[in-house]
Amino acid sequence: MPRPPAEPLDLLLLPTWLVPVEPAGVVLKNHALGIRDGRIVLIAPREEADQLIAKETRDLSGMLLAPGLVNAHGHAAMTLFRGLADDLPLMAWLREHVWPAESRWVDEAFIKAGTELAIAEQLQSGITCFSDMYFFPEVVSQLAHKHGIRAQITIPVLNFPIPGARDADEALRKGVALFDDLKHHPRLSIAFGPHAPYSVSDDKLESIRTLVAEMDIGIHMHVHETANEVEEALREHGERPLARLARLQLLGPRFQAVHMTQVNDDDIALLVEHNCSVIHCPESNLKLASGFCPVERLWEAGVNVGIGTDGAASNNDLDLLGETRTAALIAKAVSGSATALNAHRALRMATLNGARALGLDDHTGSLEVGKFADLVAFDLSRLAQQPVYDPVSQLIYSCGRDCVRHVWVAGKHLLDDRQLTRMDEEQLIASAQEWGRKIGSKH
Ligand SMILES: CSC[C@H]1O[C@@H](n2cnc3c(O)ncnc32)[C@H](O)[C@@H]1O
Ligand SMILES: [Zn+2]
Repeated sequence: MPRPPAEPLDLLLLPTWLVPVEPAGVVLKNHALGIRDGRIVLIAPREEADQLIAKETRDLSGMLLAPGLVNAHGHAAMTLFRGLADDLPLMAWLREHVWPAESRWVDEAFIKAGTELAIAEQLQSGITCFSDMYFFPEVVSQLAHKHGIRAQITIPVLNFPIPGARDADEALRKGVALFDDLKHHPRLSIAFGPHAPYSVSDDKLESIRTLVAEMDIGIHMHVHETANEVEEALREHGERPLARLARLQLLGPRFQAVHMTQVNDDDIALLVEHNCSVIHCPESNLKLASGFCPVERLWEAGVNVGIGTDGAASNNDLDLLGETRTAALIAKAVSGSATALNAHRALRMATLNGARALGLDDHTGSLEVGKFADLVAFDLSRLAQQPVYDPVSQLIYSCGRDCVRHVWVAGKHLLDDRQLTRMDEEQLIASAQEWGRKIGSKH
């Protein structure tokens, strides 16, 4: 039996089920999880934890305690463009609707309102860590810091002027400064976010490669999102985009390839050789009819795959649990095998694999002693979840995000019984509606 820790715990959680994700496939019944100074310090059978002193104890009967979900790809402030341009293919959506709307509306105030809305929606959806690929990363950092969530914030790079940077060189300079400001932050990390192979030239990618070698940070990029992207690259340059990135020496363990709906054997060999991660965004890929990422083939090859919602303008929500269910269902259809991406593996993709893709798996993504207490409690006691044979199956196949009851990030209780503890929900709704009126009246 472990000796009681000398100091009292800050918080002792008593869920019916505890799913650590690591080790894989384990469900612990009637166990306790103890938190001190924002970190998990104990996971033990409930009887052993009974002797411990805790400043606060929470009974989570009927609930499943899991690692917080990791939304490994998104464009947070695009919440304000939710539903603005639906039912279109990627390039028409982007060139004819989204890019014009961004050049008209995106400024610091837009980023603040849209990102706060996204942080609140993500907390309500059980997400404790998100990756953001959008504009004014310094504003996003301030907001993620203020609201207590964990985030990877990427430096946007395109070959044309963007909100917040006149050109790619200015974006890179600002990105390096932001990295210097945040390098010791316990919850925020910086990565480069070159938009896509078709929108960033070789010289800019080479600058990123040089900076990454010095800074040891991630590269997060939309890659092989559609068949058209690959066909055009072959026609114009005689090379697949991923092969071009390999030639430019951008691929490596910190490379996060978002989408990858077009994958041949050579692509898989490159992903394996360079130990890259793939971020799967099934609902955006379905809605824009972009294609299907072959997650089962990637899994068999040993490629790490995380999950992302993409932006709310192509999804149209930031519901990672729903996204995970979609991922599990289409993996079966795409591979022709009902055993593909089972519920435990799907949960791992939405937590630890996402954390690994973002280079954060030492800190978050599983319930292990020493990691930050980034947690979500799902309520399995309601009518639509009965009866419970396998709680993880129930979570993936029958729960919606309305099952999310509590969220903690680094031990801080950010969602308490479905209520945001540090954000004003009514004010967020009013602000989003005001932006909606403004944007809608000109669209
Ligand atoms: C610096 S990246 C921000 C840029 O990306 C656009 N965007 C949003 N979703 C997608 C997607 O699925 N594929 C390609 N580009 C996308 C967003 O609107 C910003 O302009
Ligand atoms: Zn995207």
